Amino acid sequence: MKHNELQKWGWDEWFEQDITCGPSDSIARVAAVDREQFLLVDQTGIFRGRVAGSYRYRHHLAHELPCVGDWVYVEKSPGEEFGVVYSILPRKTSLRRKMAGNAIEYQMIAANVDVVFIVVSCHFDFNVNRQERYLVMVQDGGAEPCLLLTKSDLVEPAVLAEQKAAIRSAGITSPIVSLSNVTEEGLEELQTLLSPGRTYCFVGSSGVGKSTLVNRLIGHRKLDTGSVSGTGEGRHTTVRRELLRLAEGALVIDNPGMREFGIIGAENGIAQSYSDITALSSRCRYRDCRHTGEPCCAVVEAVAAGELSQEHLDNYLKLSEESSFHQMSRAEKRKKDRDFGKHVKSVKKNLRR
Ligand SMILES: Nc1nc2c(ncn2[C@@H]2O[C@H](COP(=O)(O)OP(=O)(O)OP(=O)(O)O)[C@@H](O)[C@H]2O)c(=O)[nH]1
Ligand SMILES: [Zn+2]
Repeated sequence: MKHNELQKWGWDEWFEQDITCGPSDSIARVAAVDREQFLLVDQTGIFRGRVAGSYRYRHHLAHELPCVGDWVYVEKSPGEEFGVVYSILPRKTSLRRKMAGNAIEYQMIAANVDVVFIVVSCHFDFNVNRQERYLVMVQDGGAEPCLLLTKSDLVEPAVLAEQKAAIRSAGITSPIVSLSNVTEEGLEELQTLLSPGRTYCFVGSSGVGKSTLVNRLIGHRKLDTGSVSGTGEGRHTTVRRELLRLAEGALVIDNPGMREFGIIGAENGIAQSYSDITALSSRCRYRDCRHTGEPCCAVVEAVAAGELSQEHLDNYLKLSEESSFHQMSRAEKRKKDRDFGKHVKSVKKNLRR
């Protein structure tokens, strides 16, 4: 692997295979974004950056701009305060939301997250439908989901066991860890899931205990540790760093977007969370059967025979309705990904004299 020195910030073979730059190009990871300004990290440390004007000129969609977790090509002249970002490396995974009323644009919440912890409280927040929605979004972006049931100190063990059973009977197969920030039960188990050089984040509704958990993982350091102050473009700003490195080497992305992570179109994710239904549909009479009353529908028959829960099917139908709405944008995106390599080359040729 060529960029070993970046491994501590999450670099791996996957990024290596897409590399289109020469040995003199420098690569950094985005640690935070604040409007026009970026915090970047590489083997030399943390520094500020901004996107090259020519890149902005060519990229108008929100998700085409770098977000926290992205790997970027950057040029930094000696003695310069700012690095100039002139392109983004392909994303391994995306955590993103549809923009309201916009078919082709996404709001990126984070890029290149390996594992997303879906945090739900087993006390007030427990709701399997909502968990399924989160799962679909996470899997659609390519990351691995893991469910965290927090505040286990507030319910009886029997209730907790029932909740876990409810998750499994909804067909959810992701790992589940229950934990309490009060009794510390389950925290060790969570620690064992965190590997050095892998990137993690925590999503979930307000009040489920995400901040408490993240603060604990980073060892009670204040969350703004590592921010860099300085004067840029005539403004004096402090940017809070969102990509953090734990003592054991695991990387955690923590930003306000994790709280707003709602539902978006997600065909791939649906296929994974509802693999039982997708498997059955191959036996429906019509290839494009929507399982809403068509004749000889294997899915509806399975529900009638008690082999599939009606609730699970209802959730599936609700989600696929929402996401078929966004199909066009996914096709668009796939094409974009294919063109990306060619594109990087041409952009760079134009940029460098
Ligand atoms: N009983 C109990 N309370 C907890 C636990 N974890 C967190 N809390 C409490 O729950 C409340 C919300 O916790 P936060 O960590 O702020 O939750 P959050 O998910 O970050 O919420 P937002 O910042 O609004 O997104 C706080 O009063 C915490 O002290 C737990 O394991 N058990
Ligand atoms: Zn069918």
